[in-house]
Amino acid sequence: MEAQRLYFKLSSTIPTSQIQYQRTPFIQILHKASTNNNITLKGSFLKPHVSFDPKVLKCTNCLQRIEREVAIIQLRKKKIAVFVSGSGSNFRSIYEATLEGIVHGEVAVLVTNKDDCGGAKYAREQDIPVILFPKAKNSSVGLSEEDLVDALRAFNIDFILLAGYLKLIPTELVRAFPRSIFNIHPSLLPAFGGKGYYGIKVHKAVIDSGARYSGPTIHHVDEHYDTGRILAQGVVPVLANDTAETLAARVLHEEHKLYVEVAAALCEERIVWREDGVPLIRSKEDPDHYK
Ligand SMILES: Nc1nc2c(c(=O)[nH]1)N[C@@H](CN(C=O)c1ccc(C(=O)N[C@@H](CCC(=O)O)C(=O)O)cc1)CN2
Ligand SMILES: NCC(=O)N[C@@H]1O[C@H](COP(=O)([O-])[O-])[C@@H](O)[C@H]1O
Repeated sequence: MEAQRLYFKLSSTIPTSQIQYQRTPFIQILHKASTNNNITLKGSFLKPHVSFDPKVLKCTNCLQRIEREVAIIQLRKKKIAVFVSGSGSNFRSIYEATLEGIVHGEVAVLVTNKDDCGGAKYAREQDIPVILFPKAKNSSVGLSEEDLVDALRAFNIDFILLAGYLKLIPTELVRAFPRSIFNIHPSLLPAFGGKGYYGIKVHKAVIDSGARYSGPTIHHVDEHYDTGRILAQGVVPVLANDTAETLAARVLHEEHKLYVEVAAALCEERIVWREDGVPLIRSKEDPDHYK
């Protein structure tokens, strides 16, 4: 019988001791991590050889979950370019999520306008290629717009994620990667966005305004600063005794979670564009639910 190969990934909710399978030469564990006597398995099993204790798989929609996981594993891993100008904590969150398999993609290249910034240093430590764009003033080092597009094509980039990048993305790049460039901004756009609104300046403006809520916005990147359609937002309270620094830290924590969620959705092809041009995230758990 031509056995049907079943590829799947089991989440770590099933204690190791309760998974029984016959050891056969056909079982190839692609990835195994055991923590606290639980196990996360990515593996290819020959269906007839795998038998689970029916009492263990109590998950009512287990098959649907495995089918969704199988579908993700069978997708080609997406290639991501991240653009930074500063410490790169969002970049690190996304990169670490790719290593953990939370984001089904890889950070193929880092682009920065500041060769010595924290994000560039971290990228070099991880052997991620670093591109300087745009060229520094009065310097021949760095790429032109045309060369940058060519370089990103050469890396087979699927998505470009701006994460604290402080230069205007040129129209040539926006048009070369339609519906593929996204940015995270540390306020609830359209409030407190646009030219001059970046970094701690955003949080100072939020506090000065008396706003009671703030939070990160991830939006599509068009030719202008912060005017692209909104894809996702998070909300945090602005406290009466907040400083720009305390608010920045609270928003940044929310940014890290939100950008990983968006990167995962992008790499799983769960972004859907509404007729009016607004991008939506299709729920992983319920494909009929969008947000
Ligand atoms: N085409 C686009 N490019 C960029 C966008 C965008 O939405 N469309 N987002 C920015 C990120 N950003 C806000 O999220 C932002 C970054 C920088 C500025 C700004 O005023 N920059 C200063 C220069 C700052 C410096 O060089 O230190 C300026 O242009 O005068 C506003 C918003 C990334 N690119
Ligand atoms: N308008 C753009 C802007 O202000 N972006 C903000 O720069 C910070 C970069 O932090 P990171 O380098 O640690 O990711 C983030 O808070 C991001 O929202």
